[in-house]
Amino acid sequence: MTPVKIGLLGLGTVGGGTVNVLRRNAEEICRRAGREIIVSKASARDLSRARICDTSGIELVQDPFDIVNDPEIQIVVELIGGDGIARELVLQALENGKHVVTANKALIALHGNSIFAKASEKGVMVAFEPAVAGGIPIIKAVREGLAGNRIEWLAGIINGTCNYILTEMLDKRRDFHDVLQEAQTLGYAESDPTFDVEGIDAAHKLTILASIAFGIPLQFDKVYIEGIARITRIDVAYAEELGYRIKLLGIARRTKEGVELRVHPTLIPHRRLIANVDGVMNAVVVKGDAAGPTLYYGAGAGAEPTASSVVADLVDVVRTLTGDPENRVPHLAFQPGAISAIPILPIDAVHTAYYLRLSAEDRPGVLADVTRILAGHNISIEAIIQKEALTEETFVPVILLTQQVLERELNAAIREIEALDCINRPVKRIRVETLG
Ligand SMILES: NC(=O)c1ccc[n+]([C@@H]2O[C@H](COP(=O)([O-])OP(=O)(O)OC[C@H]3O[C@@H](n4cnc5c(N)ncnc54)[C@H](O)[C@@H]3O)[C@@H](O)[C@H]2O)c1
Ligand SMILES: N[C@@H](CCO)C(=O)O
Ligand code: NA
Repeated sequence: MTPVKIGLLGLGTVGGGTVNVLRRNAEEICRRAGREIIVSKASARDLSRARICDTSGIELVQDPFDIVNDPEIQIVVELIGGDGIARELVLQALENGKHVVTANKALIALHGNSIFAKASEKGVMVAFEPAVAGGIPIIKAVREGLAGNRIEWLAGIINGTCNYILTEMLDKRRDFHDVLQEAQTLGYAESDPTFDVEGIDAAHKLTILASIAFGIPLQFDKVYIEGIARITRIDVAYAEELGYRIKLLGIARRTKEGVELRVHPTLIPHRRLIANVDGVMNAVVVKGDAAGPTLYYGAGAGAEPTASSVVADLVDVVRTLTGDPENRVPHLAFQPGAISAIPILPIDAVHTAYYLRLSAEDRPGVLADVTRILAGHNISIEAIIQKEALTEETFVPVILLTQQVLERELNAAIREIEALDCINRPVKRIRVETLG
């Protein structure tokens, strides 16, 4: 099948990340989409600026209208930002019958209604998964996964820059402005970072989430917005003392009187999972009447996490170009002819860490015997606890945490340990996963 040609408007943080992900995972993406996706053109204001991606094979242009007016380009990916030229470009791309993928939450929040109307008129798609919560597939989760629910409320940390600032202020007692500058260097912040710290970016995203959750029009101007610029390290410390953490939350809640739409700093009890979502990470809790509360967590900003959502939308669009309409999404996500028989490993081929509990005779040299056996199988020890013998006991519990090791090796070591005279019970083993 001929590749699908796409054009990127903007080749900055997200644009560069998108090129990298499309290239690195080209084969896997093709097996899912059913067609190869190639970036044939990309625009940037300053073509001499250093990029985070290799642009070989991509025609670089300064005028983004070159791309939206190029008849070869089937999908336009808008990664410029703002609601100025980006809006003109998106509307022109739609007018030209092209599908659009955009990460631009400001554009969708402020002009989504007219953009979607144009897309419907032209029979093309506008996909915007990267616009909300970066790499978290929250749009698909709310729009599709929770389609059977009456959604009661949703609340989330949906601005990575603010979360990064609040985390650094709390954990490292750092100054607000230093951390904001770092977030800009890391490519998290908007081109105008007041959009982040004043809560405007989070409000753009909340506007979109509320529309797809409650079936209401996009109405950014109705959102209550309060940012974090007035949060001091003193507030952060006092909140901690009270058992709370301060987070910038976006909250959309359906009530008998109407819908609450608000973005503001919020004290959240430490015991709540979302209070422990730190750094640039985002998290959204959605409460549906059938599913109850469901939590979505992941990187809310950054080149490749956001690019992950850009590419997910591209695969969605390409599937409509090629897939049999009744079978838009292959049952097992990959095209039927593209399922690969990657071998499933037996449990003894697994690499993990272990908790081991031994019952060992309380006499000198026992630990040396055990550690010698483990060392003989290249098993490093992370930690050891040796309990004192109770009065009449001659065998005591010895607890070990190992580092990562092949289960087959550990099995051999356990057999040798259990054969020692100083061990009087089978070794208890529990696998350890840090899930980092
Ligand atoms: N950075 C992130 O982590 C992230 C995450 C989610 C969504 N987004 C959104 O993605 C979009 C792009 O963000 P980014 O971080 O990649 O921005 P960026 O500043 O790194 O890149 C913007 C690109 O657009 C080009 N550009 C800017 N203004 C232009 C103009 N007037 N005409 C032509 N080209 C222009 C720039 O040259 C650059 O190549 C924004 O809408 C942003 O809100 C960013
Ligand atoms: N500036 C945004 C980028 C991701 O939308 C943030 O910090 O969350
Ligand atoms: Na997303």
